[in-house]
Amino acid sequence: GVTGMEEILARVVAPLPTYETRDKSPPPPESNSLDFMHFYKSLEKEDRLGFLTKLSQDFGVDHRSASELAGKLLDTQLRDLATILQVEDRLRYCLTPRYKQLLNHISRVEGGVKFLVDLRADVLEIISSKASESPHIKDLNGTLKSLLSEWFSVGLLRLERITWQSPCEILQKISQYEAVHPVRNWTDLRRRVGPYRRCYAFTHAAMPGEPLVVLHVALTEDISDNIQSIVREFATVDTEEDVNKINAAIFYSISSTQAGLQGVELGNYLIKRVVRELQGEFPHMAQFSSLSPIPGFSSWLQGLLSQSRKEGRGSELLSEQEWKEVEQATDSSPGTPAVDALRKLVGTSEWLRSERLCRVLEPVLMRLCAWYLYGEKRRGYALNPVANFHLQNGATMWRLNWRADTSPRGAANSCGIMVNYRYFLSETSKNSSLYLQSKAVAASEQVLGLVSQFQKNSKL
Ligand SMILES: CC(C)(COP(=O)(O)OP(=O)(O)O)[C@@H](O)C(=O)NCCC(N)=O
Repeated sequence: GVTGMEEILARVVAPLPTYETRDKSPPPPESNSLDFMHFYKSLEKEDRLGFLTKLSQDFGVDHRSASELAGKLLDTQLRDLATILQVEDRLRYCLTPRYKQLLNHISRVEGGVKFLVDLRADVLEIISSKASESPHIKDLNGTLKSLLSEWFSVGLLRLERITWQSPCEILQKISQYEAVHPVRNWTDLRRRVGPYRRCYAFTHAAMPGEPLVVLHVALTEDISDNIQSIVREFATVDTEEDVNKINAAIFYSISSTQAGLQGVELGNYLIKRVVRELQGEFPHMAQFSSLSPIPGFSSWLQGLLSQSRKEGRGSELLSEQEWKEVEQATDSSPGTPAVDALRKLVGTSEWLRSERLCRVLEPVLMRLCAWYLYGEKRRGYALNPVANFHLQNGATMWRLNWRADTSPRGAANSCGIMVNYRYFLSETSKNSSLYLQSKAVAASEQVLGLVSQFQKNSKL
């Protein structure tokens, strides 16, 4: 209950030592950390919000003394630098939330880091579900993120290559965590770590046996334009790799496994680290690219079509000729507006099996998809989360691929289209800062051509 919460917090969240004794006070007993972890884990999910609100509100920064010290800094009498630096250091110390010490102490007990990763996952869920708008909860998230970013910095992570010889429990986790192209069975899993494949994960000493982020790579002659050839059901099981057939590395799946490490940029670091690893193994390799899904394109398209129908502007998205072909191809009843025929069509995946429909729809869907990836924004950045991820890393939006994923999921999510985000190694850091600072999207001639076709057709 509430008293239990207040009792445990008052007991285990040691007060901040005074500035003078800050380096001389002994750490509190380890039992404080263990009791806190045990108490938190025993809480019902719905009680955690209350507990974390109390922790962040009543055991955070002492705002009064912080504002007093800040006031001193504004005092223009304060002239000599030594005094100013002294006051600044006091202010810096006083801005340390009281609970930050507890988090530091928890990180030193067995399983403490994993506990804090999961604690941040709870805090992120509270924030994203808008269960609380408390600025203190946001502050707690900031403190946790900065601690975790230090502990999970690249230098402290270990790169592990996963092979068929890896321990079963790791292979099982790789299969369980695969978020992009679900692993069907042992044969499928074996293929993903076998010849012409690489699977890498970052691990951390504080969380043994836990792959933090997993990257799947296909080693190919050219940059892949479809996923079937990588994860298709029945593949000829090669026994070894012919180096002459390996010129490109295709990142076809990446997944982070710890919700609490969101924002720590592990995926970006893993891609860069794996590129270096592969350059070491294949010095002549010069092509590095993703083969990425386009989650959300189909639903965005449905929204666009229904909105344009309502505003009677549907005709702008397709040319007269194209509408006519859609009507003929769908032999829709004479009364149905063509835009409804098109909506119904892309709502299913049958059309992918019809040569005629594919011929009619390819130019239309490809330019709509190019606009969705390149033109649609959220707060200035790419609306599509996968595009945003690779563009932040400095990749170039390089090639849209028609009929790249003909699985039901591929058809339903993105009309079967996939995209290569290509990593031109000498351009990634420039592209990344241009994207992050001025929201400029690095795109190839093919993509820009499709975008301009969209703009010509729809005068949007
Ligand atoms: C794409 C991923 C790996 C990016 O993770 P990361 O680099 O750590 O970014 P962030 O979470 O630090 O913003 C992550 O967002 C993820 O696992 N997404 C779901 C699966 C996918 N590949 O879209």
